[in-house]
Amino acid sequence: MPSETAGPDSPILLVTVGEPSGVGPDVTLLAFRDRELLDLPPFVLLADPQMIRSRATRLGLDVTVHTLSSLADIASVPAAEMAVLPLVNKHVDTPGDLDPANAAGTIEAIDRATRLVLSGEAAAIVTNPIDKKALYDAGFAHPGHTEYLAELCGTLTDTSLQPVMLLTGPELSCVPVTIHIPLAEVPAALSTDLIVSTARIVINDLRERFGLETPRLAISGLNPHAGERGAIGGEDEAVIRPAVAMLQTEGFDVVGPLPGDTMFHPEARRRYDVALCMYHDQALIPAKTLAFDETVNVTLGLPIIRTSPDHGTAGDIAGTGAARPNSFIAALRLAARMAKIAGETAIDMESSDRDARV
Ligand SMILES: NC(=O)C1=CN([C@@H]2O[C@H](COP(=O)(O)OP(=O)(O)OC[C@H]3O[C@@H](n4cnc5c(N)ncnc54)[C@H](O)[C@@H]3O)[C@@H](O)[C@H]2O)C=CC1
Ligand SMILES: NCC(=O)COP(=O)(O)O
Repeated sequence: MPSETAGPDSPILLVTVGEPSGVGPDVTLLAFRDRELLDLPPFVLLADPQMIRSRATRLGLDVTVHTLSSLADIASVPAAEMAVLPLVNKHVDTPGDLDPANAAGTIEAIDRATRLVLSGEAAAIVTNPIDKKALYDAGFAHPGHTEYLAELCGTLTDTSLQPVMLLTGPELSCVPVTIHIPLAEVPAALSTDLIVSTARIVINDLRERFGLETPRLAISGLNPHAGERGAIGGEDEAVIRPAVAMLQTEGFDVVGPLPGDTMFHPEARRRYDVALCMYHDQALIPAKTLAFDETVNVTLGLPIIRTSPDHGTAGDIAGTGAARPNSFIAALRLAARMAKIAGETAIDMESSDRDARV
């Protein structure tokens, strides 16, 4: 049954509320309303239940919020009700108006969801968008979820993690090698090692998390025409080409550096699975232009599964009913699919362990 609650046998997907003055609550409520029609996987929202009730009323949505006392109570939630794991920090419902008091709850939701997935109590996180500047002003010392999740997971597992941002949609999947840094800092931040380590993480996670055995990567140049053989900027030959060569030597299906302006047309896109781009907008402009409503942001390189809609907080339309939940729904579905693949891999490993012991 599509509307089943997440019981002990189905992987629990956690959704973080994101910036409460943005569209996170709206798209979550809209997805919940349409869950049966769309056959969506069940999920638990980490949010202030009162704020979610208020947003539902504002949007005219007939959604009953069920406040959980702990995640273990999920099996007792009636299928018609939306399970919300309450935050310690309260949120006010002021769509479109940032309130600094909301920052603590927004961070709390991400933090608690991460810990619940790491501990094995839940299978994956779908994060709603945060207003980055609002969190910076509250002392959040990370550029975005991507970097924060890597640091948190790294601290909790005592490992050093390189997070990789993947934008994946029906038309294009791409990765920015440098993420949330000013454009002027990109050339100095790029290195052959960074490109190689990013590509290795992408290839590994495409295999392990997406079940794609032989991923094909296209690596972009940095400068116009990929540097025109050194005449328009030196990074393409000095930094990117050696990375491509190193990855090819390792046996990976990698091409590049390709000129950024000609690697995204339909015929070019058929030649690779993921485009590795040198900076944020080189990757995200084509991804959002081709499929703003269906593209999903996934963090690779983590010990947990994290997906997110590709859009931001959209404060201009929050609470109005204009937000489309499509990218959130795609993120929810992808998280469920990745959790299923992870579950199957775990079962495989358990059986091979058993075989080895026999
Ligand atoms: N994963 C995350 O936490 C992300 C957070 N952001 C944050 O979001 C804030 C706003 O960023 P913007 O650049 O303005 O991008 P945005 O995606 O919030 O909005 C851009 C335009 O798209 C529209 N839009 C966005 N989502 C929509 C939806 N679901 N349905 C219909 N229309 C939608 C908005 O109304 C706006 O006109 C920033 O603070 C940024 O840091 C941005 C991207 C991702
Ligand atoms: N533009 C993409 C974006 O900002 C996503 O950031 P993150 O919060 O997922 O790290």
